Amino acid sequence: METGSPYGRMPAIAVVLAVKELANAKTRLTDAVPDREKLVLAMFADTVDAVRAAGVEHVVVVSPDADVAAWARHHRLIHISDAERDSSLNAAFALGADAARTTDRQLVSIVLLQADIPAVRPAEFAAAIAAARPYPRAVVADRDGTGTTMLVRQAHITEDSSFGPGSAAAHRNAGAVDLDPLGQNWPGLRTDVDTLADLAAAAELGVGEHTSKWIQARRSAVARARDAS
Ligand SMILES: Nc1nc2c(ncn2[C@@H]2O[C@H](COP(=O)(O)OP(=O)(O)OP(=O)(O)O)[C@@H](O)[C@H]2O)c(=O)[nH]1
Ligand SMILES: C=C(OP(=O)(O)O)C(=O)O
Repeated sequence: METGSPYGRMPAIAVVLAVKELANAKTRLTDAVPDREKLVLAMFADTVDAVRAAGVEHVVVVSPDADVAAWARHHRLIHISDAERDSSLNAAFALGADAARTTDRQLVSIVLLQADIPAVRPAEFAAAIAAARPYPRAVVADRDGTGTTMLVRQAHITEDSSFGPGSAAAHRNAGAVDLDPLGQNWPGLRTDVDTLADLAAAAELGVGEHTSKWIQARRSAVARARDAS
């Protein structure tokens, strides 16, 4: 059957991503790069593109931001706003997971995925999903091993996630199996971008087309910022 993805379809999976109001996002990059908001949107777009290229049908985006919402609607994603709430990343993920359960009662797994992993490859994502399949909860840590880029849980699990500082250990303590404890696999999936060094690491791996265009257009400004840091 033609599925449009070499990885087949992932009908029983929903992926939830959360993005802050763009004006408040990636504040650690404020002095380091121009057009930070466009970078956040580009990294989000590349992350979504990889997930969809891996065959995921249900993508839920939780964001209070109008530009993120417009992008999500244009690409036929499910969009939920957490604008009027006392929000946090974990609350946003809980909201998105609820929406995913409502959308498809047959869901097997819900994937909470960071929206700032522009070097993730569809093949890495698909391999991590396959590796997670035997477990009720599974985690992929970020490249320094302390944070989480992906938490996969069986769809009926509704407990709060523990994203934030030290989240990889917190998710392991909550029963998630670490899918890559030595950090040997899936470098793109593990490289979330919060700093200029992260952006350089992602660029080295090869980022998706949106982030690549952003970098091309601002190459000299980014290089100057790197030299100054
Ligand atoms: N929808 C939503 N997304 C959030 C919220 N808090 C954080 N996020 C998103 O979750 C991811 C990680 O967030 P943080 O590490 O707290 O912040 P950041 O914007 O990445 O970076 P800094 O401002 O430099 O801390 C980013 O994709 C954020 O946009 C929230 O309250 N609501
Ligand atoms: C929220 C997290 O990461 P960061 O702050 O690096 O985006 C996390 O790793 O749980």
